[in-house]
Amino acid sequence: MKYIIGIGGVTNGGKTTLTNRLIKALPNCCVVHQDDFFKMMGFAAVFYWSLLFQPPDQIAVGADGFKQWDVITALDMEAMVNTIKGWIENPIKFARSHGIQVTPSIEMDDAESQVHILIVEGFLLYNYKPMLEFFDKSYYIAIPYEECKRRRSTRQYTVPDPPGLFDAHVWPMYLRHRDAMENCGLQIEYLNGLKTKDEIYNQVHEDINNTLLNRL
Ligand SMILES: Nc1ncnc2c1ncn2[C@@H]1O[C@H](COP(=O)(O)OP(=O)(O)O)[C@@H](O)[C@H]1O
Ligand SMILES: O=C(O)c1ccc[n+]([C@@H]2O[C@H](COP(=O)([O-])O)[C@@H](O)[C@H]2O)c1
Repeated sequence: MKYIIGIGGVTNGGKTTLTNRLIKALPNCCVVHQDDFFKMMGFAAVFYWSLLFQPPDQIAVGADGFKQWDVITALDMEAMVNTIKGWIENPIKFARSHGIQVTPSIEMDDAESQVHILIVEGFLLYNYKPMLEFFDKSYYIAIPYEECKRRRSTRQYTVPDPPGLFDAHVWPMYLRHRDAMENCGLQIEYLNGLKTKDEIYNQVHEDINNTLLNRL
């Protein structure tokens, strides 16, 4: 059985934190991070360039003067969808090529008779129609403006935030995408990102376990 879990939510809501704990606890669990699909230049260019400067990107500059990172066109969503399709085609091969341990008994068995889990994690998961059909379960972590701004101010991205980016671009785009997402037709389970890391993890882990038990 294949099971795909979306962990969406606001920037710095705790998506990666939750995902990293789930990967360790769930069997045969792979992950796709949306952040890996920002439109950057080719690998070699990035490597040589980043020795001296910030990595080059292909992100458009908006009328507000800021690079528009928090829009769906900043991401290579086609490549992201193809990565998910690659996992669906052959989760064992995908796991091996991403350095995920698959237990020996599972390697010998038919993939369909085993549980294989894919977590797809990102801040714009439910705003790209071709991806919606993949999710068996869709979580969304939210935190209020003040807490989000506080956490973001300490975060180091490969490209650091210029002053003012959060209020001019990041938060307004979050509100816009969240509105659009609410009409996307998916049944989304909202998680309160102000709860402790343990509380959020326990809630989601128990929920996934119950669902998987019901499906087997
Ligand atoms: N439940 C939580 N309570 C307090 N801080 C948290 C919580 N979850 C994550 N954090 C912190 O918030 C920051 C962003 O977390 P991260 O998981 O990277 O967010 P995201 O992947 O959603 O951007 C990190 O410093 C992390 O330790
Ligand atoms: O990962 C990067 O290279 C990167 C470069 C520039 C900006 N980002 C920010 O990454 C944010 C989404 O990632 P996250 O983990 O905070 O949900 C989004 O708000 C972007 O503004 C990310």
